[in-house]
Amino acid sequence: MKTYRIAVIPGDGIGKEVVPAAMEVLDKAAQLDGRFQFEWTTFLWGCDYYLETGKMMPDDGIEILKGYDQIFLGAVGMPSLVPDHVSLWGLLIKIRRDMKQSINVRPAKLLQGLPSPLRNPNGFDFVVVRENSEGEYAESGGRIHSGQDEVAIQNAIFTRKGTERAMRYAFDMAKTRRQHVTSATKSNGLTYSMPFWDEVFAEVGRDYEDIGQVSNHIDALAAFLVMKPENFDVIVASNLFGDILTDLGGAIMGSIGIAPAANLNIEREYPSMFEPVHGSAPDIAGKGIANPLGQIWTGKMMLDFLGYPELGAKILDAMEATLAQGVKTGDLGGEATLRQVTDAILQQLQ
Ligand SMILES: NC(=O)C1=CN([C@@H]2O[C@H](COP(=O)(O)OP(=O)(O)OC[C@H]3O[C@@H](n4cnc5c(N)ncnc54)[C@H](O)[C@@H]3O)[C@@H](O)[C@H]2O)C=CC1
Ligand SMILES: CC(=O)C(=O)O
Ligand SMILES: [K+]
Ligand SMILES: [Mn+2]
Repeated sequence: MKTYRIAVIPGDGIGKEVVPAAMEVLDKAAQLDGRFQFEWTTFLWGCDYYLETGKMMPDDGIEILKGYDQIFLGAVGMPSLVPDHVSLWGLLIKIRRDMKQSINVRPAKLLQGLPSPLRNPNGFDFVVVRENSEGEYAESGGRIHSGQDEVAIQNAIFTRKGTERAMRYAFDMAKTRRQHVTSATKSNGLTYSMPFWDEVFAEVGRDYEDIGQVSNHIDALAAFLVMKPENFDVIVASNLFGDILTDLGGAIMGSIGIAPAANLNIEREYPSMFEPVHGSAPDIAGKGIANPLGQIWTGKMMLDFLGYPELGAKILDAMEATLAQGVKTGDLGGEATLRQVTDAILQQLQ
């Protein structure tokens, strides 16, 4: 039997609750399938570790993680005790960068059994391909002077390599879906980066003549996702735009607590990292009421990436059946606990 060695980083807040729940579901799926098993190794890195050691993970953390097949992470952040830029750049974003996880795939679709807050959701089903290695999230800039003279500079970095890579990934994905790519731009406001982004989109698009292609400014695109979400198939977006659009994707499904994500090393040279869209949700952490569906769906994306899409589909079916039964956490308007939702999904899988 094949064994997948997975590094588990529950992280902070509700990460510590939703990750074990998703591991139960993945173990159950593996057991029912019978071809493979998971061997989980948990690393208690995150803000508690930082408060003890002054670091978010040990100095050799990246080397340790390279020894695993994939990484399964919950969320990072304890903003009351550790500044967010310190905690996220010390763990989550460090792993994305050092492991060259250059593409962040974030689907959103209308789920059966879960009414969308939109009046006309029209069966929307789209995937955001978020550039995950550069863009607006760049450690380039600085702060100088103080008081009234204080200046902060944050540079955005767009390379041809990184931009083209994200766009080719989006077009290749569209070939397997509904043959359409929308590029999220803002070339009316950003005078260098986004005209460059648009040029690369047009250039790459020429290699994909059969795929529909259109550019939308990010402001209009955000509005279209609310008014006409069914018009979108694959959306390719820069790091920041993709970040924002995918919380919106979660919201129109019903809650950001169900939105999944995969940080992919597309060359498969290093582990990829599977981690949902939502954060550590300090407002509800430790109460056993967090929605585990985002983490579970993220686990389904890990199964897809490992080569078990039929099994992944069964997990999504079990999630939808559980929603249809009315077993929902508070963020979806229900009263079920995390434990009850997880048990219902395990039952449905069986
Ligand atoms: N990928 C990551 O690890 C991310 C980490 N963060 C960090 O998380 C911390 C909190 O950030 P926020 O901006 O509040 O975003 P958040 O995603 O943690 O929470 C936003 C709202 O959604 C709710 N929510 C999120 N996930 C939920 C779930 N599974 N079930 C039920 N409700 C859920 C929360 O209770 C909160 O009201 C910060 O430290 C932030 O930097 C934020 C986003 C992503
Ligand atoms: C940090 C964050 O919000 C994200 O990567 O989605
Ligand atoms: K997360
Ligand atoms: Mn985000």
